[in-house]
Amino acid sequence: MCSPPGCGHGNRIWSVTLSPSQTPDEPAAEAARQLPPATVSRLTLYLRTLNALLSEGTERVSSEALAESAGVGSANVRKDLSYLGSYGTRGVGYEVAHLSRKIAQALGLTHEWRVAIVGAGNLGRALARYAGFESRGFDVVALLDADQMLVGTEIGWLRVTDVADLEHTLEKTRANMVVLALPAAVAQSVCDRVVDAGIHSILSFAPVALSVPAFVNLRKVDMATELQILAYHAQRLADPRLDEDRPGA
Ligand SMILES: NC(=O)c1ccc[n+]([C@@H]2O[C@H](COP(=O)([O-])OP(=O)(O)OC[C@H]3O[C@@H](n4cnc5c(N)ncnc54)[C@H](O)[C@@H]3O)[C@@H](O)[C@H]2O)c1
Repeated sequence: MCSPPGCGHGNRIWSVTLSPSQTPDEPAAEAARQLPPATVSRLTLYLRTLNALLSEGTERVSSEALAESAGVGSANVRKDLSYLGSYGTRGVGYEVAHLSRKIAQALGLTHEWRVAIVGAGNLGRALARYAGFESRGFDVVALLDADQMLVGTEIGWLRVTDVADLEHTLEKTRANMVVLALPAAVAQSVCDRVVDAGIHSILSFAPVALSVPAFVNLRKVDMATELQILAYHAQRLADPRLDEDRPGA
């Protein structure tokens, strides 16, 4: 079982969404629904810093110190935090514990996130063994696969369950997030079952465009695309003449 604060990263999924079971009992939580995506990303950075400060016993932090540790401008910090209704005190800064709680709440991290990984191949197994999710508020509760050679085997502290029992497993483990670590060819059909089972937060590694209803938050991780973007920038750094050849450059 995981404890709340930590940070996670963050299309629509990382605009902050409260789970249906969560009561938006504070104005900050309601306001957080409207956060710009860039703010959501930066909040995760602030939270990481704040948690480090908390563990050191630091009680207050200035917007400048927060900005420096997160690698952003201090004006950004003040603007981002004002969305949460936090306006530090001039000369005193922000109270670390309070701000950490507010950000965790805005990011939905005070909610218990229970993650099921579908696909226990190379990627799914590596993710299931990764110990860093729990400290960031994500509890991996199930690992599923279709391969009967894998079903029943233990990976880390999880036993692989049969994807034929997907709906039952999701219900039994009270999973509320699903990671798809599946071949592209089966990803959509499994994704449909996950959605029909009531899961509204899905992270997909499958190299295929998935369609989901508007109320579902779907986030795709595509490392190959990221590498291609990196290669593009590396090429331009290595040869500035490429930019000179560009029309209008
Ligand atoms: N986005 C990224 O950065 C990134 C990086 C690596 C891999 N991938 C993608 O992630 C996916 C998994 O990669 P991998 O290396 O783990 O592949 P893999 O072949 O090792 O594992 C895939 C697993 O899915 C299982 N599977 C197949 N059909 C299934 C179904 N209907 N239900 C449940 N399980 C099923 C297989 O039995 C297998 O264990 C692939 O689509 C791959 O292209 C993405």
